[in-house]
Amino acid sequence: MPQTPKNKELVIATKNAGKAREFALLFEPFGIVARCLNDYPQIPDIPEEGETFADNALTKAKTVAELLGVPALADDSGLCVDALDGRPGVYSARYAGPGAKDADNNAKLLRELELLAEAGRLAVESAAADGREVRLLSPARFVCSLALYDPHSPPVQVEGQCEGFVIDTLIGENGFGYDPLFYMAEFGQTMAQLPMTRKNEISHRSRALAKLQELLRESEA
Ligand SMILES: O=c1nc[nH]c2c1ncn2[C@H]1C[C@H](O)[C@@H](COP(=O)(O)OP(=O)(O)OP(=O)(O)O)O1
Ligand SMILES: [Mg+2]
Repeated sequence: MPQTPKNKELVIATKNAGKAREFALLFEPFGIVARCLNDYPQIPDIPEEGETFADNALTKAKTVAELLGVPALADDSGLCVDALDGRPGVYSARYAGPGAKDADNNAKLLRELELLAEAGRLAVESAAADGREVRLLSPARFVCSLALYDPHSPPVQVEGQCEGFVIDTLIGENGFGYDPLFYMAEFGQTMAQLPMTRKNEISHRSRALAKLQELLRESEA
């Protein structure tokens, strides 16, 4: 990872506390302290108007790196649901409207999928989440695009994904965002049931970060 102002700190261009916690843990083994935008109140809200996760990640990283004059890493991520033709996708954070909270977005996602289920448009199967029966409403994937912007080098961009299903009920207390509705058959659990250490082994975010580290290693070799 590149050296940042206070050597061994990296600015993460995010205001999302859930992402910030995951990055802090992911960078800890490297002795890198991940600083998020809550540490830089002078940075204004950055509009996310791109058509792709990659566009938005680059905009966030570039804006913050140029304002602070140091490298910045940005994450643009979301949930792409097959039965909804990939929605909410880049609109995941504001699916239920501007300023939507995680609970609002989860409620809207359930509403949309239940409407399709009632219309007989979903092939719904059942599964067990820690012994509870749940309905698998649609295959879905989490996508995370990372952009590392160093004012003195070309940007580096990578993407990671994590496959699962949206289920019909919220389960689990960990994580953030859509985690309580995201079920992974291989674990028989939702993302919100996994401790953060476990989520960080399999998530779209950790997979993207592993790719970024690989690219940086190759470019240094
Ligand atoms: O691991 C995840 N587990 C559950 N939900 C997730 C995850 N990763 C992204 N998501 C959802 C949350 C939010 O609805 C949207 C991200 O939107 P996104 O614009 O990238 O982040 P944000 O606005 O919350 O913070 P910021 O832009 O300051 O980084 O996707
Ligand atoms: Mg955002």
